[in-house]
Amino acid sequence: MSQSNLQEQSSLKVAHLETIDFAKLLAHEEAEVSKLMTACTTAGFFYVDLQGQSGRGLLEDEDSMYKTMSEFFDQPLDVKMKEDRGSHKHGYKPPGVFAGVETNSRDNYETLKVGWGQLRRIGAKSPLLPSSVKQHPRLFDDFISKAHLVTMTIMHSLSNALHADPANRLEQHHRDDADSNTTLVLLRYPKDISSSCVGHNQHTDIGSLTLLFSKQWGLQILSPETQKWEWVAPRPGQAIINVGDSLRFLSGKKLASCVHRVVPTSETPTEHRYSIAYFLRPENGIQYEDPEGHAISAKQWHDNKYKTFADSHEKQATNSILLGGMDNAAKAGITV
Ligand SMILES: O=C(O)CCC(=O)C(=O)O
Ligand SMILES: [Fe+2]
Repeated sequence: MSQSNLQEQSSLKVAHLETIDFAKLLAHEEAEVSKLMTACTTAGFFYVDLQGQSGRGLLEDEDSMYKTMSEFFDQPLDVKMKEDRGSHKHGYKPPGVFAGVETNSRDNYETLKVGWGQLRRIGAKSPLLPSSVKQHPRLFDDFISKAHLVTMTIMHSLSNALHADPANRLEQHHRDDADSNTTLVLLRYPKDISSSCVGHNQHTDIGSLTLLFSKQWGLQILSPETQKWEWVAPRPGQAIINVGDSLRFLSGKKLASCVHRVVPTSETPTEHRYSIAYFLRPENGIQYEDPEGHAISAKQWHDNKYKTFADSHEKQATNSILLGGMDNAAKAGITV
């Protein structure tokens, strides 16, 4: 990003987002559930405070995960490429595979992915899982189970708030024994290495809920109120949660997903940026209506969206896949 662009970015506002206390949700406190519902029907982006007894373990694991991530990402590219599984659910992806944040740029982040189903059913010995998982089986197992508990607790609270009938509770679309694309993704944005690879392009998330950790700046949301970019401040003891396309579609578009992106900051030339995303996604076989009103399975939406991530900006602008229809929702003033 050019110097003038960086300056323009630094004048943007910091987003005011709700903070939901995970311990209060676990205790089914009604006031907290209604705060959660407000957050999910407006911005679709909020903080979850994990400092209580039930969330603290995840914060400790977060710190261990950053160590494991730097061990892995510090290796030479040819070593990391041995972990490329040609899959969006498992293994390594180098920078540059997807469109970047600036027009005609490619992305500037590398990822290491761990599929939830694979880890749960087969365990660390699965040949699809990266070798880091085999080296730290306990850490990955603990992190994923705790992240799953946090996201499924939110799904439970949202089903209550939506007064879903028993067969249509959100948990029924996220059953443990069904196939899904739920994945843990470890991301590193390398210190600026090339001007053609910049940040993480604007998008909405594919799945149901994203639980996101980062201690560094860079994340921005497109405010549904002002249609301006705002910074999402990293906060100690808290993670970010956002509603993805699938949950929005499953809720009959009552819940809002939110367009977001990652831009370079003044730290980018000298610091790698690390983030950890747990993508809770629905069962592959469920059907919902996409932004154009067509029936589509969750698996097909996932696959179409990943293809779109790789497209040029010009091609991305020709359909509603990248922004999950939220650009139209924003234009029409609809946030719920
Ligand atoms: O790295 C981040 O902070 C956000 C990443 C993100 O939005 C994604 O991977 O979907
Ligand atoms: Fe995202």
